[in-house]
Amino acid sequence: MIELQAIHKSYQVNGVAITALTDVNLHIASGEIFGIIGHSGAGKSTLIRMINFLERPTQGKVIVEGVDLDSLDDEGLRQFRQGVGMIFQHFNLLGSKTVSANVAFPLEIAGKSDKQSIDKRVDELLDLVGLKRHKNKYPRQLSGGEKQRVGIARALANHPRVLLCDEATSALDPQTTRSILQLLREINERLGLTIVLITHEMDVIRTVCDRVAVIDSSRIVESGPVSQVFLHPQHETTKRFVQEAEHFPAEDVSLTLDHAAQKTIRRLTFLEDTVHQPVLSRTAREFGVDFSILGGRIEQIKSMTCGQLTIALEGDQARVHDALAHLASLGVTVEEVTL
Ligand SMILES: Nc1ncnc2c1ncn2[C@@H]1O[C@H](COP(=O)(O)OP(=O)(O)OP(=O)(O)O)[C@@H](O)[C@H]1O
Repeated sequence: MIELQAIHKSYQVNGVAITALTDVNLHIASGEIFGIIGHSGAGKSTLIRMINFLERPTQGKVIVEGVDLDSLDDEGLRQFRQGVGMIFQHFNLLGSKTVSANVAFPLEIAGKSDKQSIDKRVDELLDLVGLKRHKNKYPRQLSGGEKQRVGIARALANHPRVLLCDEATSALDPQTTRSILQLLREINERLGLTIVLITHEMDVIRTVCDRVAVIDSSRIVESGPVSQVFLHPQHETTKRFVQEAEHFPAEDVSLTLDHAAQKTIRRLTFLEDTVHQPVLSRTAREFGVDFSILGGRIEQIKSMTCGQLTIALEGDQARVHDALAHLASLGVTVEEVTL
């Protein structure tokens, strides 16, 4: 649905080129929640703003639903942007207008003038975001979470197919962040809307996204399904983001290294069915091997529970090998641990 092909973006500042994006290639599928995570200055805002052509690439193509955005004239781009809603970190509401008037605004901009149908659509949207009783208030009378709900209602006014979220929860406390992320999930499921979000928090990615791209110094350094990237991070930047997001950090395996000498150390990842079954103890019994647990954690990724255990196996080497192969055949991911 959204294709970024070989994107390069640089800004000219006082005659000096500042590179914001280098050779970015991304494919975002229809109906998914796609997250882009990176530190400050990595290029996230530039990247998300490419998708509605608020920023144009210096090189490369942006193709949305088969349309090369560069081929659109001003009117074509205006119409295209009506199909792409956007929400912002600081909400960007009009302070002089009520909640209702803020939500009605994009409908009026799109040329709708029938007051009755505008009012009906505004009511529908305020109902969707749970703000009906605040319709006559002004933004200054709302909490941060409520303001973002107005932002979401406004962004959805013209039935967009894509919603872009620019650090939409960064100004909110953890509990309000959870409620806004929950709302985004509901909207994604109920309306089938494609959502692209940028954030610097792995927790946001883990809670709502299906897939993620990690951006570092203008380049995408890693991407894939959230469970894959979160549980098996490859790039140093990704590893640091994951560490920051671990609620129960894995025990420092090196502390127990002395005890583990001469043993086979592996990290096991349990997903889906294998989380709920005693696969490890059964395998140990069946193959006649012993294991001790060096570290472990349980994580929630979107609606999936995942477990990871680092274990040291003892026993005959051939049996250890067969036991690990058996675990792998049951769907457990088995990785070597380099200490
Ligand atoms: N309009 C601009 N003019 C000049 N340089 C810019 C402009 N916008 C962004 N940059 C530069 O491009 C690089 C990427 O910036 P960008 O805002 O995309 O990063 P970011 O990951 O969104 O950071 P943050 O989270 O701090 O907003 C930075 O070096 C930034 O200084």
